[in-house]
Amino acid sequence: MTEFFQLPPEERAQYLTKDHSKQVKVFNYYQKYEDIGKVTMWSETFSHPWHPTEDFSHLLPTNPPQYREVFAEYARAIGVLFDRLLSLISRGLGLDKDCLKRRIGEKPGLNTQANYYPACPDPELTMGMPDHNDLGSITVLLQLEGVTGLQVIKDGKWLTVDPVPDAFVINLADQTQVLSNGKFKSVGHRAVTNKLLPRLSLGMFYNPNYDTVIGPIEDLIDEEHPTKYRKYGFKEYMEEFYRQEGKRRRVKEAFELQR
Ligand SMILES: O=C(O)CCC(=O)C(=O)O
Ligand SMILES: [Fe+2]
Repeated sequence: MTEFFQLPPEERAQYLTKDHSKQVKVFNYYQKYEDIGKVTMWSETFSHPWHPTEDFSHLLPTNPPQYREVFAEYARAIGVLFDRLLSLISRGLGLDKDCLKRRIGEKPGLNTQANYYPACPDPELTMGMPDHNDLGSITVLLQLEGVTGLQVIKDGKWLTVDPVPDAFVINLADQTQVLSNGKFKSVGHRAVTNKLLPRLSLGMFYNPNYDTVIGPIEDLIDEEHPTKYRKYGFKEYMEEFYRQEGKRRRVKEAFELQR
């Protein structure tokens, strides 16, 4: 991935688009975000599916020449890791080990996003990626070693998550919060820019498909834990996501039940 972002910009420009529906795409967080102050986005993102390989691998770059092969191997290994993580999280909720995977459903939306943040002479004026929550189930994030940038918010404070060699960061995302009826929290996070070094991160996402209905798992609901979210189709969730474009999104909040 590092080599992909070292290619001349003209080479990557063939993938540049603002069309969300493209499978393989390069884009920038070019939008002005209203509520994070006077900062400019400072990143370039390359995104495409990671499974099932045969559906999209012919669209992936042929430069760097080893890209398709190396990516396919990585995706296979991360697929195994996702299965393990989803079953551990299910068991952590006191559920059957297949429960979360089953609820996220058939034909999940499996996408990857590589984020490249060039070194920035004045990091105060820029943001790599604005404050957000991932919207799927969980995210497996790999950070380039030796360059900090990722921060998570806890009790209103930003905490830096330094890269640990040979380790992934696992983000709990919105659908896990809803399915767990709020027992597990989706993490708010952002990426800041670095004055001296370019940074790269690679996220692998595991989302429901548009037809899947999501809502708190019935076994987690009782008198003491009344249902916190209404049921929705994931398509509706994504429509709400796009509706909130350009500001700090609060997507799952739109599906909270008032009491
Ligand atoms: O660059 C990072 O560490 C954050 C990336 C991220 O949050 C994302 O791709 O959703
Ligand atoms: Fe994220």
